[in-house]
Amino acid sequence: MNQRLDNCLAPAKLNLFLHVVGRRADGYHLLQTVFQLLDHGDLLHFETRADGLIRRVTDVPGVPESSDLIVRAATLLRSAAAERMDASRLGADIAIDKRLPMGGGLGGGSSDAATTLMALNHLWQTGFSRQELMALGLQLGADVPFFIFGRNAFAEGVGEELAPVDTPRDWYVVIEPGISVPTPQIFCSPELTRDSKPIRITDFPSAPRNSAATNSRRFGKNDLQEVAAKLFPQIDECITWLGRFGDARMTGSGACVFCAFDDEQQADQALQAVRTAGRENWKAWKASAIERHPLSHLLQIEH
Ligand SMILES: C[C@](O)(CO)[C@H](O)COP(=O)(O)OP(=O)(O)OC[C@H]1O[C@@H](n2ccc(N)nc2=O)[C@H](O)[C@@H]1O
Ligand SMILES: Nc1ncnc2c1ncn2[C@@H]1O[C@H](COP(=O)(O)OP(=O)(O)OP(=O)(O)O)[C@@H](O)[C@H]1O
Repeated sequence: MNQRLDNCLAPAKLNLFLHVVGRRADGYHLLQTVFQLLDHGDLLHFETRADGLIRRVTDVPGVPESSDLIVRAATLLRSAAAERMDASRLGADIAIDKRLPMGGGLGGGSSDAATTLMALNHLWQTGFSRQELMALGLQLGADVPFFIFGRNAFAEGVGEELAPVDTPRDWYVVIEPGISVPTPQIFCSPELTRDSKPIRITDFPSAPRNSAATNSRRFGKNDLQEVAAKLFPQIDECITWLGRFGDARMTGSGACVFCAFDDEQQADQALQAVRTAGRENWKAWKASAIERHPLSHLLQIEH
């Protein structure tokens, strides 16, 4: 019988800071960042099929079905499983409520891929461990292993070396400036800072709320922000605007900009102000920090 798993969240992430500390021989950049999970994201719905077909049953404008990271993740999982079992009949219909913008720096595509790997590993009973799924996920994108890791993390390498980190239970207001930033364009800029001084994980003020929360908000910077804001003045405008409420920053390679708040009420006030700012292209929302990925329990093997 077909099995279902509905309303699976593919949460957004924020990069609370992002330092570029070097470059690999293959051109990829070495980063240091803290990834923060949010309680807002895409929603995915899975139903298994016994005929070996993997289908995305929702249209996603701009992303053909075969190149969608959801379909690529499902196909990759089945290929890996085929080395251990007869996987030829493993199939699924996957529907998605796409809420995260593409090229937003919120990791939407990567999170969709991670949710797909975790949900189908469970439904298909393919039995991969968290570590194995993270290794598979890395083939799809640099941020995928983080979402499977399932906890807020200090990340190094290209984002695949992960260590758990405590972060404040802040609320965030996020502005989508209405543009999509191509990640490679930011990384290939000659003006990009590539030699930030490496930090140690213990340098990050990972403290519970009300103690070092303010410090952790102001810790480090996003090295990609200067380049992105120069190429896309809309980002600069959001940072200046949201900056009246605190230390507003860009996430990932942009375009989204965020600011942290102590509680939901303060976030609501800022959100109200953004919505009455009269910027037609902006879309703003609030979200709460979460500690764990909501699908983390589907994986048996813990860190
Ligand atoms: C900047 C971050 O958002 C931080 O979370 C991510 O590392 C970006 O991850 P992503 O969007 O999944 O990016 P990928 O699809 O892996 O890479 C897109 C392109 O960006 C450049 N790239 C990406 C990540 C990285 N550490 N160094 C790079 O130089 C490469 O040219 C790569 O071809
Ligand atoms: N399911 C998917 N959702 C979003 N984008 C997808 C998906 N599948 C493939 N893509 C492609 O991946 C590109 C990057 O989308 P994504 O939402 O991951 O960007 P992002 O938020 O900038 O990510 P990051 O923070 O990792 O840089 C899109 O422009 C799109 O072409």
